[in-house]
Amino acid sequence: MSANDRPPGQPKKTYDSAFLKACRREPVSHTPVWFMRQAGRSLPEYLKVREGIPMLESCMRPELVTEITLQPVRRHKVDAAIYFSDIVVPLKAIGIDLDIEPGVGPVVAEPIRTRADLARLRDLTPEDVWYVTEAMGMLTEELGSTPLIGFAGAPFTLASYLVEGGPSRNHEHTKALMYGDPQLWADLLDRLAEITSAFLKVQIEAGASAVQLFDSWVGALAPADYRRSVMPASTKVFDAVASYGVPRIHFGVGTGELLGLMGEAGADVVGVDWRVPLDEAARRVGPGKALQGNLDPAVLFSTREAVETRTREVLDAAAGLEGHVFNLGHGVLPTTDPDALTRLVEYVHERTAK
Ligand SMILES: Cc1c2[nH]c(c1CCC(=O)O)Cc1[nH]c(c(CCC(=O)O)c1C)Cc1[nH]c(c(CCC(=O)O)c1C)Cc1[nH]c(c(C)c1CCC(=O)O)C2
Repeated sequence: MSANDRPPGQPKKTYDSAFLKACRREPVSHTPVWFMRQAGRSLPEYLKVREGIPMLESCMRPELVTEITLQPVRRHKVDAAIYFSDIVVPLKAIGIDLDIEPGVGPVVAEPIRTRADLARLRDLTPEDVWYVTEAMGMLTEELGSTPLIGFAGAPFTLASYLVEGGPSRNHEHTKALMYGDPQLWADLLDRLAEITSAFLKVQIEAGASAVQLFDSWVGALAPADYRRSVMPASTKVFDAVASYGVPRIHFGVGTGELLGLMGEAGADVVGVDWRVPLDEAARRVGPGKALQGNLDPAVLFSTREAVETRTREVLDAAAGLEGHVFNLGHGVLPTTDPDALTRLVEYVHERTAK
């Protein structure tokens, strides 16, 4: 099946949404908008329902996940919902001892650095993530024609947390393994590709109408290393879900030099951070792909006028694209004024209405 045929189980009203049309590079009634991290600490209603519940535990409660995922759709009228979870959830689900520490991020009790450690990365089954299937079932009912985006961490970014044991500025242990033991590295990424593929399949079968593969930290690599040591695993993930025919989005931060390769890895839509204008990004990615992005999330802390000026610049740079999904260049920052986000959605919709 090609990405242009309606996948079985996908309702027509969702299939015909502006978001999915833009991903498929079809004409749209307006430029669709959603935000990475649209569900989260910028919303007072999020802080309220999360009170006293640790992050990972909240990801395993289907009713809570459903409520949190819907919050930004109700408030901002965004064109797509992103499933509320975290990239480390499938690793937790296969028994890796890890936690998400507030203000820090994922922390892994025993890092994975040797061949013996690989045995801890067992296959993921749908039963391991039963709460995802349950929450997505409720969500697709509630969302009606608004598409639900599923997601996973890409093999490199997951490996970075597992090998470092937590967030890292320089990824030195990860790179040491990649440069120093290419075979162990390839086997680690291949294992993660299998887990990630299984996790995305669960989400698509539960009703996700698009998936985003977050390779947030891969911008730390040179293109030659990306091609040799990362791309095969990311391609394996994209290939594993290709037959479903749902758009596959690929995003990373600081990936200006990698945009072409990230498209080549198998994405239908390439996410761009704020460092490369979208017209230049389109030249780097080449034809046959839509782009997603790319307002600097920090612009939302500026004046209303500056937000509008910068948004017009993004839309102008996107004018010649085959398909454009408006987003920020990275996630919503936790102290962003939610009203600024609501106004931004309205502004993009008004400016691009046909
Ligand atoms: C690198 C990465 C992680 N998690 C994720 C990525 C890739 C996206 C990116 O590049 O930002 C993915 C993610 N994590 C979360 C979402 C929710 C869905 C959405 O976008 O609305 C998504 C898509 C919720 C979350 N994931 C996390 C929070 C904050 C925890 C909380 O609210 O208590 C949320 C809402 C925790 C987390 N988890 C991670 C980090 C760096 C943090 C922040 C740590 C902190 O500053 O407290 C790892």
